[in-house]
Amino acid sequence: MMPPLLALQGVSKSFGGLEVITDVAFNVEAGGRTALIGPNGAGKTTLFNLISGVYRQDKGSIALSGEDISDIASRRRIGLGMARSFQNIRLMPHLSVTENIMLGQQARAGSLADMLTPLSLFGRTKWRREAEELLGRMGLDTYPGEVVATLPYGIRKKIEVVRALAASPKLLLLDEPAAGLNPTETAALSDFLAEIAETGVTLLVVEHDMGFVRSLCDHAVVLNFGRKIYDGPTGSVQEDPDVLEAYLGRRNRNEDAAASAREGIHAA
Ligand SMILES: Nc1ncnc2c1ncn2[C@@H]1O[C@H](COP(=O)(O)OP(=O)(O)OP(=O)(O)O)[C@@H](O)[C@H]1O
Repeated sequence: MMPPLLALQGVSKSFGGLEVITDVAFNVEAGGRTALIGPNGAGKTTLFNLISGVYRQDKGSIALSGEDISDIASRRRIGLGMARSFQNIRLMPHLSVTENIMLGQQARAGSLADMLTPLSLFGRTKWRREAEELLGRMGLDTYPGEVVATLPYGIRKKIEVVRALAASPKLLLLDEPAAGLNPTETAALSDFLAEIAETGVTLLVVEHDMGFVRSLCDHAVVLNFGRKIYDGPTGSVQEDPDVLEAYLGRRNRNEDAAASAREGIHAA
């Protein structure tokens, strides 16, 4: 049987003696669209940083396609098929759209020859053509020469995703992609990410907007105080008693309370 694309086992992490991730285990299957959700401070960003190698876990293991990557540096995880976007856009504002995508291509460069590619005119032309092709496939080819800083926020968010895609990942980690977007931009981003998923890229998304999560993701993992409290279909996450309690801080025993809790999760 194929191993899961991403597998976490017994992952724990402390900062200064305070454990913020406790014994977390879950799988992300290839081709899936998984949401990582939970109340503020639940540990979602920390877990993302552990998965992408920004932090090293104190206990447990993280495997990509069955290979233990626990000791592999963040940069090398990109070469193994993992890329991420950031909560705050990390594009180079004064470079053009195409140049930003080329930086994403550079991130995947594994060999010395790859790293030297942009130093030759031929290499630069090849990368530029690839970047422009990718922008075209993603419907963003109206902006290639424009400086990123001049573009609307919703477009910059998409470009941030395409920059991560330029590293040709199998697994794309997206940290609050819908944050700061209006409902129209959020719907457009959801469609955009669904198209990316259809090309075979597996998604793992940290997101607060439950409407966005429900429209995009089929699988949800919920964290609360650094522990996993739910791991299952997105469709039933809002009915789960542990999830309701996590968002409300108490267990709901009647319908009115459950309904208001669902709204609470919706608004979270
Ligand atoms: N580098 C750090 N040093 C110390 N404590 C940290 C560090 N990073 C995170 N924490 C703590 O870990 C806990 C989890 O934070 P984290 O940012 O992972 O939560 P989150 O679920 O992403 O929250 P939010 O939804 O608000 O972004 C918090 O109590 C936070 O203060």
